[in-house]
Amino acid sequence: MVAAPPRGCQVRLTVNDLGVRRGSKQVLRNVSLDVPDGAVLGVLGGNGGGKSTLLGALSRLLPITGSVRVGETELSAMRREEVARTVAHMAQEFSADFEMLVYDVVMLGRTPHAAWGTSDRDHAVVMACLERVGALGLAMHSFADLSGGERQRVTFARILAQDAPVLVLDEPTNHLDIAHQFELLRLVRATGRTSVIALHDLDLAARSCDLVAVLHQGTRYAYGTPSEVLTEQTIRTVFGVHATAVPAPSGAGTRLLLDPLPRTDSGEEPTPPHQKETTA
Ligand SMILES: Nc1ncnc2c1ncn2[C@@H]1O[C@H](COP(=O)(O)OP(=O)(O)OP(=O)(O)O)[C@@H](O)[C@H]1O
Repeated sequence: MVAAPPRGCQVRLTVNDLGVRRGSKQVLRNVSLDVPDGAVLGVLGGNGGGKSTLLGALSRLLPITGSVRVGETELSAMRREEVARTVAHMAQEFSADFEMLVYDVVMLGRTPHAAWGTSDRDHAVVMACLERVGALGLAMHSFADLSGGERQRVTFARILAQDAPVLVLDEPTNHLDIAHQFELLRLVRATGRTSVIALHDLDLAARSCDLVAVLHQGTRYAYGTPSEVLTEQTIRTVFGVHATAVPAPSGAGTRLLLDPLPRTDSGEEPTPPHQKETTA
């Protein structure tokens, strides 16, 4: 039996030469990443760039070629429950087409730890996680009746309740107002867990992540610190917009100002680069 890393500890995430095929399409190839203990990695890229696919591969939700290691352990060598105790995966949308109390939704996060029924500790963890995301008052509400942003925060509480050393979050700031976006990313960092987060907001990624990986045409186009990666050239090539880095008003770091590219001489709109997708 392969031992999963102890719960709550920080671990290094290593991805080597990852490839993922979905249907007839090779969605990702040759992706390598090295996320140190406790680092926050932002995954960026245009629509269809492969962000959700990468996150699914890191959570063993999709078949892969290459390897994903958590600490010294190959993810493919773990038993299913060990994967769930090691990697907490927050999908882009959590279906609300059923009646369930918020408390019970968060309790689902305890499933990988459950022996028989739920314990006092499970209850304490659920309440603490709801409190951390500012949703304690929603505990006895129906999940289906919540707003999109409230659902997102409750879903994040479920991920925290899973108590896994690696967090894999697919656009967790969807539906959140700007204050809650900052707060959620602050909470992620406060967990001290090794985290991989798909984001669309380049400036938020630059502010909140230690490392960023940019996916483009099925490969890792750029990887490094935000200031190394989020250059004017990369942003133009991958996202088809113009970026200007300006000093932050606080004096700490820079902010990205984004503008559409000017029309071409012929008056045509520039084609967003992800619509020129060539991956076969
Ligand atoms: N189940 C599937 N079967 C076949 N192809 C798929 C499947 N799911 C996704 N794809 C394709 O894989 C590619 C990458 O999709 P993915 O959802 O990973 O991109 P993304 O970067 O998360 O996109 P977005 O920013 O729009 O959420 C797309 O071309 C998509 O059409």
